[in-house]
Amino acid sequence: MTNLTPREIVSELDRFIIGQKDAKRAVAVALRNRWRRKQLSDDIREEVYPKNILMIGPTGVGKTEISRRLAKLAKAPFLKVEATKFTEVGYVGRDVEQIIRDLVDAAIAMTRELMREKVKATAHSAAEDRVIDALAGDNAREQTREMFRKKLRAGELDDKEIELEVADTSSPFPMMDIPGQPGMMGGGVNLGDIFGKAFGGRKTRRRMSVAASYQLLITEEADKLLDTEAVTREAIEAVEQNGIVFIDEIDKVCARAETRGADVSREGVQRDLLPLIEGTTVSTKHGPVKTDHVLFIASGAFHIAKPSDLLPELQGRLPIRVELRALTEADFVRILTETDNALTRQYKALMATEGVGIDFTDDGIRALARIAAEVNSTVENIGARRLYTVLERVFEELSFTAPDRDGEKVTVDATFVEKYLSELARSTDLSRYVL
Ligand SMILES: Nc1ncnc2c1ncn2[C@@H]1O[C@H](COP(=O)(O)OP(=O)(O)OP(=O)(O)O)[C@@H](O)[C@H]1O
Repeated sequence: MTNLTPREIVSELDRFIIGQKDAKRAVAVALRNRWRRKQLSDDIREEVYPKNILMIGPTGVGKTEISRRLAKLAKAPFLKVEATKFTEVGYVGRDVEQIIRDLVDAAIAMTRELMREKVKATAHSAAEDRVIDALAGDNAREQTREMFRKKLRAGELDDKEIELEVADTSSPFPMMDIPGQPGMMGGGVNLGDIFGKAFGGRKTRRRMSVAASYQLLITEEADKLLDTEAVTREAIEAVEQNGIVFIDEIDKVCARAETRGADVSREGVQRDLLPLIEGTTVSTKHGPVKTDHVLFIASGAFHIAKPSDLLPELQGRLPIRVELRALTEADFVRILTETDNALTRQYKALMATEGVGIDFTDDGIRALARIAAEVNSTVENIGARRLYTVLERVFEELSFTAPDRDGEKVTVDATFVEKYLSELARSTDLSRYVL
């Protein structure tokens, strides 16, 4: 749980997402409200439900990114699903509950990772002992072990090969659904889990370098220290109190189309989603999970259907509406230069691993942004995702030849960009396929 103020949350989001102020403010308030709720006395706390959010805006403008970054900031379990998934053939109403089961799985992975960090120091020394056992043998004298320990810590033995007995994580048992078992649907039961535990887990011997063995052993030792039940308990608590579910393409289940064949009616999907959003208890293989305080962020372009076409009950459950605007050429320039994870930074870092220095000039960046905006307007507007295809194309040749160009400096200016892109961008037909 973060105690950042809304202003601080927005400024954290600003590091990764350009513009979209309203959406950032809305999610920042939603997160702060959770903190506020935590401060309340028990009786009133249970009464305060999250105000879910409806994000309206074209594709690729930051809807998912804002939600994902928010979850990361809050260390909250996060899951993204497409509402249309539930209209596919073979889906039945109850399947929406799978959303919560998947969220629990995500939370368990996240919680385990966080708790692993806490037991890392202890796990580290246990892992070190196992490596020394492998190097020196079980019956080695203490002096010999200390000698190995010193060398090990100095990194002198990193490349040495050792053979270790480690847990076998590959399961010979298939995932099986137990028919008629509530709460197991789609989740399946891993027989390996059951038998693995019953028989104390299978072991396998593997050869690897000392350096490579470390991470594996630390994870294994940390897992031994982690109490599975405590992890599950904390994970479920995290889902119930902090979980965030992002439901994309909610507008696509708006049109009140009739059921055809095995296709579930779209309105049906809304009806199925409703209890989850209103608050229900979902049974999972880890136990029951209440969804009352999970934050739902629904999103859609709403080009054809309007939010008022959603079921009234659903509209009521998504009281906060925010619009995200289409991105412009000027936004692209900022996305390429100002964000912490800017693509220009990524390519620079990637090429640096090959010893190739990359320098982006201002006119180079402007050319990239202009071409991305042009292709978006002529072919299809896919928002900032266009920058990925454009940059990949510009760097294609360099990416391939970089290993032979160690020590070179490359300046990405307007001429460089034009050389690889101008012809493509001018031909709508071509760019339809390549960009
Ligand atoms: N405003 C923005 N600032 C920086 N990067 C952005 C912005 N909008 C989108 N991006 C980048 O573009 C990619 C796609 O964005 P995102 O997944 O948020 O799209 P979306 O709006 O959720 O669309 P969809 O509804 O189709 O999923 C992400 O990698 C994201 O980093």
